[in-house]
This record gives sequence, structure tokens and C-alpha cells, in this order.
Amino acid sequence: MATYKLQRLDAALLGLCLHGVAVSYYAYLVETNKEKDDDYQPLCDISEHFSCTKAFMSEFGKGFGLIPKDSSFYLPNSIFGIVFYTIVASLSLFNHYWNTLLMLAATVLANSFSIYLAYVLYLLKDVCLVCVTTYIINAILLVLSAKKLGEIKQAQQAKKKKSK
Ligand SMILES: C/C(=C\C[C@@]12O[C@]1(C)C(=O)c1ccccc1C2=O)CCC[C@H](C)CCC[C@H](C)CCCC(C)C
Repeated sequence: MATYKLQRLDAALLGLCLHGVAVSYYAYLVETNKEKDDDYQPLCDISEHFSCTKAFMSEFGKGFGLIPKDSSFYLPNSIFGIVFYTIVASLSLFNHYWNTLLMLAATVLANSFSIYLAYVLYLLKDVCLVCVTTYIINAILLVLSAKKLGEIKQAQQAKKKKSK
């Protein structure tokens, strides 16, 4: 049954979003701790070129390096991550066509941010494992949202045929 497939997709989507919130919250904690104490050594700082704080504390760590410093949206990227994954998680709860289309659009947007941020990491000559984890989450979210939209379309077409 299509509904069974949808339920499994929903569970996977929700789980991914919760991981996204958790990883973003971890990034937020690390960034704020590092700001308070320069000697703070988080787990995700492995070496000179495998460092998460190098990315978080860079000029791209707040407002994606795009939002002006005097804006009230000049916040750590991780805050946007927490808000974003919470929105996508709530969108995943409803099996409606427009909801899911919006979710697909949001995940496409997030993946463009991933590409941009990955390029920034390349410029910084840094591998931030926390950041890469969010790129992987975003990529899987995109695939699953597209699958979910396909399932909903199929279910609607099946319904139409029945009523004819
Ligand atoms: C933790 C996270 C991304 C990781 C990271 O950003 C971090 C932490 C960072 O400091 C950094 C520094 C330098 C280079 C790369 C990086 C990153 O890689 C979350 C984004 C998730 C997703 C990519 C955001 C999607 C953005 C929304 C689509 C924009 C709208 C936001 C809404 C609230 C309106």
C-alpha cells in the first residue's frame, strides 16, 4: 500500500530533521563556548585542517557571510539550521501535496546553501565534520522529499481513477 510507504518516508524525514536540529544545536554550543573561552577544545576540533571552530569562528560563521553585520539577522549559522530543520520537521507531519511541494522547495534551497558552504570550507582549507554532516542530512532530505511528493501524486491519481 502507498500509505505504508508514506509512513516510512515520514518517519525517516522526521528522524533526519531531529538529527539536523541536534547537530545544529551542537554547533551552536561549540561556537558560543569557544567565544567565551579561547582555550575550549571541542570534540570536533581534531587537527589544524579538521577543525569545526575554524569554520564557526570565520567571517562566514554568522549570517552565512552574506547578512550584513548590523542586521538583527546576523546570527550564528547554526541558529538558522535549528529554525530550518524545525520548519521542515513540521512540514513532514502532513501528507498534503502543497505541504510536500513546499518541503521539496525548502530542501532544494538548503542544498544550494550546502554547496555554497562547502565551497567556503574549501576556501578556508578546512574540513569541518559537523558542517559536512549537515550537507549529508540535506542531501538525503532532498531525495526523500522528492520520493514523498511522488508517492502523494501516485496516491492522488489512484484515488481519481477509483472515483471515475
Ligand atoms: C549548522 C549548519 C551549517 C554548517 C555550517 O554553518 C556552519 C555552522 C558554519 O559556521 C560554517 C562556517 C563556514 C563554512 C561552512 C559552515 C557550515 O557549513 C546549518 C545550515 C543548514 C542549512 C544549509 C541552512 C538552510 C538555510 C535556510 C534555507 C535559509 C532560510 C532560513 C530560514 C530560517 C528562513
